[in-house]
Amino acid sequence: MSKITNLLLLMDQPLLLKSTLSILLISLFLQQTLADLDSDKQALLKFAASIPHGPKLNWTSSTSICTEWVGVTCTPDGTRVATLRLPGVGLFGTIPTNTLGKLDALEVLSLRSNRLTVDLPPDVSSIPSLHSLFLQHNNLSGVIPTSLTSSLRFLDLSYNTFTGEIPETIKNLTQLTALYLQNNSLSGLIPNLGLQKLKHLNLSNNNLSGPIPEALSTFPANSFLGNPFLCGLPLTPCSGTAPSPTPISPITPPAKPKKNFWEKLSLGAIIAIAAGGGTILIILLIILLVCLLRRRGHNENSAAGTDSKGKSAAGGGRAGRTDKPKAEYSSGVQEAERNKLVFFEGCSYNFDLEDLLRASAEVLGKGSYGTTYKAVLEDGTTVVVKRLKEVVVSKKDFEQQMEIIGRVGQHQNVVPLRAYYYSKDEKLLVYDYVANGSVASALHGGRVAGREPLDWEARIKISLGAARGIAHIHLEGGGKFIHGNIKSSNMLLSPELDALTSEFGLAQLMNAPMGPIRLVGYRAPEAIETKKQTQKSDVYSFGVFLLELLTGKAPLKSPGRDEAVDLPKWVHSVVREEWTAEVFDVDLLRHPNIEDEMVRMLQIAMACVVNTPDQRPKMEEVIRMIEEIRASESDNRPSSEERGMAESSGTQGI
Ligand SMILES: Nc1ncnc2c1ncn2[C@@H]1O[C@H](COP(=O)(O)OP(=O)(O)OP(=O)(O)O)[C@@H](O)[C@H]1O
Repeated sequence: MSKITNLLLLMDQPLLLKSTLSILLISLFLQQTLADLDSDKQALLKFAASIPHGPKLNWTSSTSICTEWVGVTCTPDGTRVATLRLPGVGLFGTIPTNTLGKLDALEVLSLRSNRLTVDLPPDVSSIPSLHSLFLQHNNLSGVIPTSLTSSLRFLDLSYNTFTGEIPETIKNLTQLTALYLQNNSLSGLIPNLGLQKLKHLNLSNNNLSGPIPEALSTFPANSFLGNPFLCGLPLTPCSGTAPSPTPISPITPPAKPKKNFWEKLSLGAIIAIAAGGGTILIILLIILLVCLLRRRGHNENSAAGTDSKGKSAAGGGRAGRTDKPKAEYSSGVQEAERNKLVFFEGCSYNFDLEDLLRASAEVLGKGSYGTTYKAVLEDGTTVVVKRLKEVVVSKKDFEQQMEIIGRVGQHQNVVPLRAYYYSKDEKLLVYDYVANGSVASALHGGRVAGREPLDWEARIKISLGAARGIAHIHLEGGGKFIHGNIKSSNMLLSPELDALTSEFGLAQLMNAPMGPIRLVGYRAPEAIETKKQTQKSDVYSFGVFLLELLTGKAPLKSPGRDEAVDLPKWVHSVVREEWTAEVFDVDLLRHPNIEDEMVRMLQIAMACVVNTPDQRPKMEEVIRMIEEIRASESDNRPSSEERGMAESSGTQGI
C-alpha cells in the first residue's frame, strides 16, 4: 500500500525527481528481495550445521542457493526458497527449531526417509505457505502438532512413532487432499473430518479405536485396517459392546491360555532348543549379511553406470531401501540431477524424481516416440511416464516446447503434461494416468470382460471431445502449433466417455518431425510428401479418426491384424455410388434411427480428408458441425430412458 502511495505522489514531482525516486524504490525493493533470499540461506545453513547428515548436502555460503544447492528450488522470480526436498540424505536427530520454520515462502518440504527423531517442531508445521509436508519413514515421536498450517494440501507423517490422538485441528485443513498417518502409534477416536477435498486417507496400523466417522466411511477398508478397536463402515459394524476408546475403561485383555507350550517343557529341553535356535539364527544372520553385501555391490555398479539400459526392473535404489523394483526409465537419470523433475504450475502431484525412479513400472506400450510406462509410486499415486527416444533438439528448445505443451494441456479434453525431466541420456514426460484406456482399445480391443461396444451417443460425444481438444491445441499453441500425432490410441477416455487427447507437440522434438512411418494411415498425403505437418494435416488425421469411429475399422496395422485399411480410400470406394450403410460399423447398425446422423458425420469426416489442405475445414467448424448433429440427435430421437429395455443391451459405454 505504501509503495502505491509513494508512486502516486511521484506523479506530481518534476521528472528528474520522479526518476531518482523510482530508482530508489526499485533498489529498495531489490535490496529487500536479496535480504529475503539471504535470510532463507542463513536459515538453511543453520539447519545443516545443527543436524548430522550424509555427504549429499553440498550447501555452502559461497554457492548459489537457487541453482546449486541440492534439494532446493526457488520461486520463479528467484527471490525465495519455494521447495526443500531432502529425502534419504542421512539427516539424523532432531529437526532444529528456528531454522526451517523461518522459510516463510516454503511450499513443499520433504524430509522423508531419514532418521529424524523426537517431535516435529510447531514452527515447521505452521509455515504459512506450506502445502505439502512429507516426513514419512523417520523416527519422529511425540504428538502431532496442533498448529498445522491451513494451506496444507498433502500431509504424510506415516511410518513414524507419533503417539497421542489425531489432533482435532486437522478438521481446519480445508485444502487437504491427502492425509497419510499409517504405521504410527496414534490412539483415541478419529475426529470427524468433514474435509471436502480429501481424496486419499490412510490411518491403518495405529491404535485408533471407536467408530469410524460417517464422513470417512466411503474410504476403502485398507485406510483403517490394523486398528483392532476401530469399527463401523467400511470395517465391520460397531456392536453395542464395542470397547470404549477412552483410557477410563481400559479394554480387557483376552484371557490367557491355562498353560502355554513353553511352560509344558522341561528346563533341559528349553536349553537345548535355545542353543539350536541360536545356531540357526547365527547362520541366518551370516546369509543375510552376505546377501546385503552382494546387493550393495550391485547397486554401486548400477550407480557407476555399469547397469545396462533396457533391463526390465533392476534392484532397488538407496541403501536401506532396496525392497522396491527400480523403474527401467531410471537408468539414464544422472545422480546429480535427481531433483530436477520440472513440474508445471497447478499440478497437485507431490513426488520428486526419487519417488518416480523408485515406482513400480509396467510397460503400457512402445510407441513411435518411445516407451510408455504406468508407474505406481509408493504412496499409490499412479502416473504415466513416457521415455522419449531420439530427441534431437537442444535442451533450450526442448524446454520451450515443454513450456507450450504444459500450458496448452490445461483443457478438459486434453491429457495434461504434469512434469518432465531432461538430461543428456534421458528424457521423461509425466502425464496423468487415464484408467479407462484409449478409444483404440474400446473400438478394437475385443470384448474384454464387462465392456460393450461404444454406442452411437458415445461415439458422437468422443468425436466432439476430441475435436474440442484439438481445436484448443491449435488455438492456444499460438497459431501454428500442431498436435502431430492424432490417432485413436492417443485419444483416451474419461469414465464419462469424454475424449482426452494426448501426446501432442512431440513430433517437433524428434528425429523425423513428420512422425513415424507406421502412422501413415492417419497421415495427410501432403504431409507424407513434404515431410511437414500443419494444422490442416491434423484435420486430415482427425477425419481418419472419425472414419474409424464410424466404420469400426483400424487405419493402422495392429497385432493380430493382417492389414491396415486406407480408410479414406476404402470409404470413397464404397460410397461412390450412393451413401450406403455398408460403411458403418455393424455394432452401430443395431441402433434404430441413427442413419441420418451417421451419414452427416461421414460427410464431416470426408470433408476433413479431402486431398487439398485448404479445402479442409478448421477444427472450430468441425466442432460446430458435430454440435449440430448432437442437437438434432436430442430433437429427433427418443432419449436413452425412453428407449428403455429395447436397447438396453447396446447402449452402455465402456
Ligand atoms: N496417460 C495415459 N493413460 C493411460 N494410458 C495411456 C496414457 N498414455 C498412453 N497410454 C496408452 O499406452 C499405450 C502406449 O502408448 P504409446 O504412446 O507409447 O504408444 P502409441 O500410442 O501406440 O504410439 P505413439 O507413441 O505414436 O503415440 C497406448 O495404448 C496408449 O493408449
